[in-house]
Amino acid sequence: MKIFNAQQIYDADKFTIEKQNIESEMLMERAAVQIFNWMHLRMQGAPVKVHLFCGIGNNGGDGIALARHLQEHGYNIAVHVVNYSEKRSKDFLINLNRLQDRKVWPNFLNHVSEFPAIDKNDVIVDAIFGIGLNRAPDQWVVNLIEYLNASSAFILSIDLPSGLFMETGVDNTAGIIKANHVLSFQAPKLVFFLPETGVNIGQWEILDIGLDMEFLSGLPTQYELMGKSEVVPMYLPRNKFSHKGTYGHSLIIGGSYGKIGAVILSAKACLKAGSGLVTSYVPSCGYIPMQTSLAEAMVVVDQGEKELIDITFDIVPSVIGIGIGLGVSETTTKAFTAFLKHNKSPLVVDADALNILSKNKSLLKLLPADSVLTPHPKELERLIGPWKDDFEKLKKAKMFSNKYNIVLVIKGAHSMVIYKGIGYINSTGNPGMATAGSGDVLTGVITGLIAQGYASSLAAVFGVYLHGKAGDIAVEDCGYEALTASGIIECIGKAYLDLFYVPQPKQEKEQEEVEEAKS
Ligand SMILES: NC(=O)C1=CN([C@@H]2O[C@H](COP(=O)(O)OP(=O)(O)OC[C@H]3O[C@@H](n4cnc5c(N)ncnc54)[C@H](O)[C@@H]3O)[C@@H](O)[C@H]2O)[C@H](O)CC1
Ligand SMILES: [K+]
Repeated sequence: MKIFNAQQIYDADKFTIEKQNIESEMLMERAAVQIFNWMHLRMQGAPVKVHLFCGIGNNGGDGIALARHLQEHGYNIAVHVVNYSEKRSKDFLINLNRLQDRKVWPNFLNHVSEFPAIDKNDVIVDAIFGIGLNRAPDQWVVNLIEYLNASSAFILSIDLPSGLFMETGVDNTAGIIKANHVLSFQAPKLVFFLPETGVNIGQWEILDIGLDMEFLSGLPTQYELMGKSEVVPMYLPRNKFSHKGTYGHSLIIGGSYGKIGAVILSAKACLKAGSGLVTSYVPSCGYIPMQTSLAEAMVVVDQGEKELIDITFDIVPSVIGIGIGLGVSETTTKAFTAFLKHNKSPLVVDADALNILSKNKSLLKLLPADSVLTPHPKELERLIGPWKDDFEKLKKAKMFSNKYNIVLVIKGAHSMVIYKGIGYINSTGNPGMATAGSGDVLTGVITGLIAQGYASSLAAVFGVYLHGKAGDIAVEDCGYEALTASGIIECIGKAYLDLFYVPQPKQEKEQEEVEEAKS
């Protein structure tokens, strides 16, 4: 699913208005009706107090139009206009008049107003700012936002939580609504998925307000949300006459004394992702643990007993995953440097291999084109330097990926794959996956996909999706706390199966259950 910037949404509005020959307030009306339907379905006329806090732009206009529908259906509403500017939008005014025609008189708030009392059982509709916020709100509006956040009432934000910018970070996080639920128009917004701003969003849903789909799908975007429908076309089906050689030979290089487990996890995940053959390359202390815990993998040992000292082997792997459990000693750094100088295989680079690269930036140019790098935020910072906010982080990450011609996987709650200037945002995964070895599993999965013939950028996007889905499936049986890296590996197969699982329509399922009960 494409993620648009604010200008693209305004352009789509304009195009849609012309093509459908409608007035702009019609789009606002569609937005308000959709939100009303969403609320009405859940509230079923309950006499709960609904406070609507409406700005004076079109986001506020959505709130004012929603207030009319709620009032017409007998809801207990209080409308507060957050009068932060005199420049009221045309469609806001049209809807304000319509509301006043129905004898609903909003409470106009300004910098001297006392804020209305709010009970924790009330519902707040946040329609203060939408995608048009272009400077920090005035202090009294920040105070209001803090007041609403502190109320403990359920907050439903229209389009996005007020106070978030579409394309820059926020200096004063106190001025951002903490939304329990966000109803966003047509497509999710980038800020929903970034760690600094995503914390303001409990859940989000998309409402279709009928913007022209052809126009939207023709827009080039810098970000895409990768769900099942985006990744299924990447899947490479297996051929009946294939053999294990068809699906490549992965080499997992890593491990040091006390960290052989990381290589075991990675090699296991690589096999489970479908690599035809897997060999691990470890210091000699890793020989017995590898052989006893993973019968399917071959093992080649380094001359070093406790760490890698000279990475040489006589196999020709299709792809190499390197860095897990490696350590960053001087000896291993030398071995890794020498390896990079003669290596010809595609690479997936993780963990300590990333740390060695960060300390020796001149090595970056030795990476083969389209290598995959999988840093977590700290490793990323060591690679690209610190950033002021998530937007600057993404800018720097894109520059880094372009400069070295690599695929960058930024790991996190919504891992993002950066490739050729585009950010592919993952939609799977859960907080249970913040556990030891989870990253080693991801490296194994991506390596295993490249071995099978997936282009490295696709392997990264598809691998991150499968890894997250495996975690989502695993967590259903064990809960967040008990999820382990091995638990994720166990569900890689189910994550593949889920790609082609089509949920049965509810009615059909109910009918089947009735018939079963009868028989
Ligand atoms: N296609 C759609 O998604 C539609 C969305 N709709 C809704 O419209 C808003 C966007 O409306 P807009 O008027 O452009 O912006 P805002 O409501 O966010 O209003 C801000 C308004 O105020 C000015 N401004 C910006 N920052 C500040 C500030 N700190 N202090 C004071 N004033 C400020 C700015 O110039 C704007 O004029 C979108 O989010 C949806 O909710 C439409 O209803 C239908 C189509
Ligand atoms: K809002």
